[in-house]
Amino acid sequence: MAKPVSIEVWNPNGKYRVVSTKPMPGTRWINLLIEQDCRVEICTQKKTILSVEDIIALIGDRCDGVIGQLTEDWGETLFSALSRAGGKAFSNMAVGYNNVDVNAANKYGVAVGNTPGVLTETTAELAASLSVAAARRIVEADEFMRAGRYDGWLPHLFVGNLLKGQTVGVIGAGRIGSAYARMMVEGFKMNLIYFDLYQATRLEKFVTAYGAFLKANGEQPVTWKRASSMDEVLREADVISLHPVLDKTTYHLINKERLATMKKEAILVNCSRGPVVDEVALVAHLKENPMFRVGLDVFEDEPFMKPGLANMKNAIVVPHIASASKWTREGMATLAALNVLGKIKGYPVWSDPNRVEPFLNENAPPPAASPSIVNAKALGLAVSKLFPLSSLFFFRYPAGYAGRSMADYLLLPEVEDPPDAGRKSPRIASIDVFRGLCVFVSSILSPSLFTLAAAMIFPVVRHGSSLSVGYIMARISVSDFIFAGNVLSIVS
Ligand SMILES: NC(=O)c1ccc[n+]([C@@H]2O[C@H](COP(=O)([O-])OP(=O)(O)OC[C@H]3O[C@@H](n4cnc5c(N)ncnc54)[C@H](O)[C@@H]3O)[C@@H](O)[C@H]2O)c1
Ligand SMILES: O=C(O)[C@H](O)CO
Repeated sequence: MAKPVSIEVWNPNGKYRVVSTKPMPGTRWINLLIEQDCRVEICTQKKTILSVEDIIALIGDRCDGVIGQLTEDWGETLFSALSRAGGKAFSNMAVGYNNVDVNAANKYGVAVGNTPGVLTETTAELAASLSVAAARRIVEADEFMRAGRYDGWLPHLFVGNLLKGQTVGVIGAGRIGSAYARMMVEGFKMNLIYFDLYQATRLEKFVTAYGAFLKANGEQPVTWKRASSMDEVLREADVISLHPVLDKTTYHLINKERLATMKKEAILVNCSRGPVVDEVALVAHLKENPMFRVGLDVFEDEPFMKPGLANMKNAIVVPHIASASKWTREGMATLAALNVLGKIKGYPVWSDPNRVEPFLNENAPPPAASPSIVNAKALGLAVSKLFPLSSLFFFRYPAGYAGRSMADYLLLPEVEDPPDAGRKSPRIASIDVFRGLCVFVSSILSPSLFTLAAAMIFPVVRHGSSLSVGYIMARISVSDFIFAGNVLSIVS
């Protein structure tokens, strides 16, 4: 019999019992659950990593859903315990879910949620920080200063690497890898080489456009290359950042042999998962190559480091804090709670886990959907087919060349647009009337007539009445095919 664990209870008379294995940042997630008749129980045990037994005790005899952490081992034992207690929903408060046995969850019909998108920029920022800190030896210099060893400026004191003009290598150019690449390319004018199983088209377009912008301003343009193998990235890049998921294919992706192919003065950053790097081999490599540097946020045997790593001057180590910004952590808590709530309430699964902004708007109720359920397909869960109206306002398109969608005109900042696609002089060279017509037709067929009205009216409002309907249609981007896709999926 597992020993009891200490808990804090909110809304004791709530109909649905939701357990969180940790206190999580913010209160919005608690309020959202309470408003929907949930009794929320938060484990307050003073123990960083809960054991399987602790969690079984938390689940108890009746539990509708659990919000868990990446430090916990969610396998057969916990999913069967949750299922016995009547629970059908679990969410990690993390985007990575390598701690979850999804097959076991499938076996017990438990939906598994994760929290993509909300930590993309925050995590990329830490990877960028580690890259710069390693290149400019910031941590070593800080220690030197605090030790009272600074006795005057010297030509050779803490000389590091200039990033400008060097090559940044990204392995795993998904959400975070692409955001990191953009930061390094735009911020430090580095050239990009990346390896991913899929083409990062949007990223490529970004670098192309930025290169053109630099060239037009008389500067050396940046370039990009999609490598055909990971080894090509390792051989060519000066700074390499790892951003793949952790699975069988990425375990010990960086090993002794691969380290040996990297430049002697290269920088390696890991903000993905510890086991992506063979840490024993890494320590040996750091010892043999004092000019090789690493920035690590994650470790193979977290929370422990392999022997010798802590003593290496050429390693910067931080305790898995890449997603640790207030906005992100509160957003992760919200998404995790809404994943669980959505399943309990029988809501569909959100159609695009890369576009979770509508769930994070504190001034509006979240859509009635689970933001991201990784085994939705395996469980045959319904996916929200129609864009709820609110999503239109948040929906961003990879536009910038063929034009922008009305959603861009309405609310969205120019965060991810190619730098040469300013609002005042949009490039509409690649006008595609057929695509525009698709949107037109889908808008008419769609119950959301608002789409059409907004597409017609708002650009005019923003840009003056001289715009013709044809011009507006042309400016609606290729991604608006999604609308047509929606209509087709409804009809079929
Ligand atoms: N350190 C942290 O605090 C922190 C924070 C957020 C995410 N993460 C980790 O980062 C990972 C990536 O997050 P994301 O949101 O960018 O996910 P993502 O799914 O958008 O990106 C992962 C990318 O890795 C690629 N990939 C998969 N296998 C590969 C392989 N064998 N070789 C090369 N590329 C491969 C995928 O194609 C995908 O593009 C998460 O799974 C998580 O483990 C860590
Ligand atoms: O996978 C994740 O979300 C991170 O590791 C949390 O910081």
